[in-house]
Amino acid sequence: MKSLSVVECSSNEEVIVKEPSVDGTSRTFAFDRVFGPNSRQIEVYMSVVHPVIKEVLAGYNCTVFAYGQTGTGKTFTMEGERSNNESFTWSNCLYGCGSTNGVENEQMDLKIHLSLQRPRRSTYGYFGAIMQDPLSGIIPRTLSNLFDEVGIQQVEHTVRVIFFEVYSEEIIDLLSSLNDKTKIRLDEKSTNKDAVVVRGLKTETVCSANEAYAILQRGCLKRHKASTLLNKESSKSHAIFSIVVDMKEELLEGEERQKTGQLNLVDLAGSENIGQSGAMDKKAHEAGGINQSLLTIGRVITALVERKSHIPYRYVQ
Ligand SMILES: Nc1ncnc2c1ncn2[C@@H]1O[C@H](COP(=O)(O)OP(=O)(O)OP(=O)(O)O)[C@@H](O)[C@H]1O
Repeated sequence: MKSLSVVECSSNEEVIVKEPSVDGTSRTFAFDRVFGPNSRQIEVYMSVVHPVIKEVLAGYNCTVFAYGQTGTGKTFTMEGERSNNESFTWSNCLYGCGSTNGVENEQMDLKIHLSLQRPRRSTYGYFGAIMQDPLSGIIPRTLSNLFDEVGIQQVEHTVRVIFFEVYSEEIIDLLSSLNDKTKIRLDEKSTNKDAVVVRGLKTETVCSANEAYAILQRGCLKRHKASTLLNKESSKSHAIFSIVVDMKEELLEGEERQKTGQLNLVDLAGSENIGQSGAMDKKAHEAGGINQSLLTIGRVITALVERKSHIPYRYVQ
């Protein structure tokens, strides 16, 4: 069926939405950055997340969310996929290297050089196979970039990862052993004015991007997913992959300072029009819960941005 596109990305910062039913009517929305339908994973990564790595290594806590309607590509953007092309098989690609600066990296998706030498050092580090696979999403790219960056800066560091999901109001540790869906409840003590702390999650210390990626994949297998009319593998939970970097900084005169940066990479469940997704009974109830929690997170973000004295972390049903 031929469908009409009602959305036009008129620039990098503007989207025009046309109303096909009303002749000539259109509305323009402004954004910090717009990625059109032909945008590639690497463009999204370089523009949105690459600048954040610097902040994390300076000891800040940062969060990147994927938020949107079901089937619009949140999981594709955050996790990405793996190319079938053998050139991108990571085990073959451990020594893969490509062009070495931001501009040239735009070309890297298309042109891959495999070499048995170690990747070349560059402005942004050693872009390995993870960066070169055009389908790699934000999380693998972040891991690759982060390990490159600590290597270049020669910072003494420890990297830990945590991976959990929020499904039907429960927190499930995705890193506990495969068949054991460890449920963790948030208690009053876990919430303070500035942050919600989830206690008792398994933390894995990782020494390389590949090791961390294997953990990501293991956790993804445990995520709650279901097939709907709009997405055959629709995520039914909000997933949070956190990377914690402990660093030791050498100061002048032999002094040392510890600092910790954290990056939370969040793939939210999609909002769903129950009529369109075909959800019924338990699935309809589940979709209602997801919509409610997305509404709540929107309210929390608005309250934080407006610096309200009360942040509605807890909603009353
Ligand atoms: N930019 C893209 N290029 C190619 N395929 C894409 C792209 N974005 C999404 N897809 C494909 O569209 C389908 C739905 O994407 P995805 O599962 O990422 O959506 P989602 O927003 O996470 O959905 P949900 O909220 O239901 O979990 C997947 O098969 C994915 O491979």
